[in-house]
Amino acid sequence: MGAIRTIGVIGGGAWGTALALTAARSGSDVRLWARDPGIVSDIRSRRQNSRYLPGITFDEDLNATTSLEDVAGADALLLVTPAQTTRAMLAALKKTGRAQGPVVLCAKGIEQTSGKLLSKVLSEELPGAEAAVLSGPSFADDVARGLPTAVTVAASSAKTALSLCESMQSPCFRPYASIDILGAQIGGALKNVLAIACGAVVGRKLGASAQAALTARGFAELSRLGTAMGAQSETLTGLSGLGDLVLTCSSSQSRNFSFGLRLGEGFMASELISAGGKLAEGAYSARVAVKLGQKHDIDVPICETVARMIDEDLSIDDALNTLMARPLKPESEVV
Ligand SMILES: NC(=O)C1=CN([C@@H]2O[C@H](COP(=O)(O)OP(=O)(O)OC[C@H]3O[C@@H](n4cnc5c(N)ncnc54)[C@H](OP(=O)(O)O)[C@@H]3O)[C@@H](O)[C@H]2O)C=CC1
Ligand SMILES: O=C(CO)COP(=O)(O)O
Repeated sequence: MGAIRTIGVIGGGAWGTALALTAARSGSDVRLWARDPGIVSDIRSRRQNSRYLPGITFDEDLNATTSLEDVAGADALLLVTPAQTTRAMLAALKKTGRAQGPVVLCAKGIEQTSGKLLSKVLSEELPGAEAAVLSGPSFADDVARGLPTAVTVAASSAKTALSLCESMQSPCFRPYASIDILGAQIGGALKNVLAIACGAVVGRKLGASAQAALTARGFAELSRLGTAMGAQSETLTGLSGLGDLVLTCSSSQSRNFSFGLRLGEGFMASELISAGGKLAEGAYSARVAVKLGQKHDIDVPICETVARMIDEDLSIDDALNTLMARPLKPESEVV
């Protein structure tokens, strides 16, 4: 893989726009695809994405388009639409016949219908395309504003990971290269589920001690399942695992945490979901995480409880009782 000069970003939401800005700041030639002509025109004429990044005017002139053909032939593609749209977007990309470079998966989720990681979906829809993953503690708003951020960029080969890092890095954005695409995906998907649990604890005003306990026990779940699925422990304790878990479990800037906050305040998941609102990927990943736990014989009680809050409208008080009533057990396998 040679130097990456052109980057195509697919997805005109908060994260797609923030990553397009990041690549532009790095000096890469960027094209941003959004399906909504209104967003494209907002970006081109006002240097804003006022729907998804309100209040931010960009210094950079982004080349936005509604034509997938215009972005598909770039040296590398960042796929930044919600996880459940990945397969359809890849099929649309394939149709252009132009995709050639690595595809960087930036969504944090697992395909709900199949339980497959997005790299597997990529290998099925665009066989031959090199998979990469960008993940880590990084709110789109912070990144778009140029606040300092560090992420993991994993690819199947170290060479590709390093080339991608070079094409994205800037004084305010520091990517770390990795070859663990599995671990980077698992951390990003599971932390969203665990953040819903933490938000619920805060919404119910259960205290900072409970929030810290849940974050630590959540990390134990993420580590156990991640390890069983083949992730490297350094990835799980790194930016895309523990780093993102800590961020998302502690900030109401997170949409997953905020979704949980509302559950803790007494709203039912079915009410929140039918009202629409901001994307909370964890709501789609919770049940899938439980199924993966069963498949790998790993206990994931917090994910299970979040899945029940979402699928069965289990209340926060019943959720808490379920978790606290579990039989005592050693904190780790070494006891
Ligand atoms: N926001 C953040 O801070 C971060 C987000 N991520 C991850 O990035 C992914 C995207 O999140 P984010 O950008 O924030 O989400 P947003 O809700 O801000 O934007 C979603 C974007 O995807 C588009 N979209 C939705 N459905 C489809 C579809 N079927 N086909 C094509 N485009 C579609 C939307 O288009 P339209 O407006 O037309 O509906 C919109 O442009 C998520 O997996 C998230 O977890 C990762 C790190 C940080
Ligand atoms: O992944 C994120 C930060 O790293 C964004 O989290 P939310 O999707 O919960 O807003």
